[in-house]
Amino acid sequence: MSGGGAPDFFYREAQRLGYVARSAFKLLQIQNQYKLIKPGCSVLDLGCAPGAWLQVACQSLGPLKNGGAVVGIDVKKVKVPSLHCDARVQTISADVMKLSKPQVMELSPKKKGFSVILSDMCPSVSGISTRDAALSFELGVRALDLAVGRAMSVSNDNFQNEGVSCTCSPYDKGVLLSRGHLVIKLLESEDTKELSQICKPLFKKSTWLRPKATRSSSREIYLICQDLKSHSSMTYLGRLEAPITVRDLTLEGPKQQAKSIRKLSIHQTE
Ligand SMILES: C[S@@+](CC[C@H](N)C(=O)[O-])C[C@H]1O[C@@H](n2cnc3c(N)ncnc32)[C@H](O)[C@@H]1O
Repeated sequence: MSGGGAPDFFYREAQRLGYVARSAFKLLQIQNQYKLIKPGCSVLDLGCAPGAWLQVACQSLGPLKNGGAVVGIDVKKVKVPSLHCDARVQTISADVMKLSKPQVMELSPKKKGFSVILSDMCPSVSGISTRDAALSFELGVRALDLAVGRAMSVSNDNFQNEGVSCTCSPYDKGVLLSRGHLVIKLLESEDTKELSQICKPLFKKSTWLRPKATRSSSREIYLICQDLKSHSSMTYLGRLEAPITVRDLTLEGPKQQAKSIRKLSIHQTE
């Protein structure tokens, strides 16, 4: 069992129920409230170590015969937990900041994309709150960029004049399927509102949640975005030809996109 802080109710419950971390209860609450993961759907879990969300995501898919898939990515090597996970779960060791969208797309069932993307990614906390929040924001923006691709430029005005300039390919498609859902963990700061402003026009609904299992000392908060609007229903496509400006965000160029997925190590349940 991983996790800092003193053992508490959620820690003990996680041990009792066979979850590898108390964070399982955060996704359980999200799933109870929003029912994002449906039987048979495809889930991408960004920052999946040590694997508690993999367990909850796999349970939420329902019986094995219903199908579905859970793909977890983490910079740390993650062994798929034996309890609550089955052959539908696989993990990949990689830095999400360095993966290209085509590489991630390759990992989805039939290479068509994912119906749910979860990002519980968190930087190693330094204790310097502004620094930690900025790094967490960067990971959150990366999750959004992977999910929706160029559509993110709809709200790029929020970022302009503050950072570096990146030009995206007009074919820069995200890996989240239309009507799909996205969950992003952030450490609260004045920037967190910006991210929800970007998400609002892209999804039918976006709300904030601070799960009961979040420790009182933590500033973490989750942005729950439901029902990605289809590209055709978005009214801003004309603007997508313009270069976008995103603070501190490295969007991959064609060279990185061409990198082979074979470089990744894939671990599957036996
Ligand atoms: C809070 S933990 C996730 C807990 C997980 N959801 C669970 O329930 O077991 C955050 C994870 O994000 C991962 N992470 C941080 N930055 C990352 C990056 N750039 N790429 C991939 N994983 C990253 C960390 O290695 C860490 O394991």
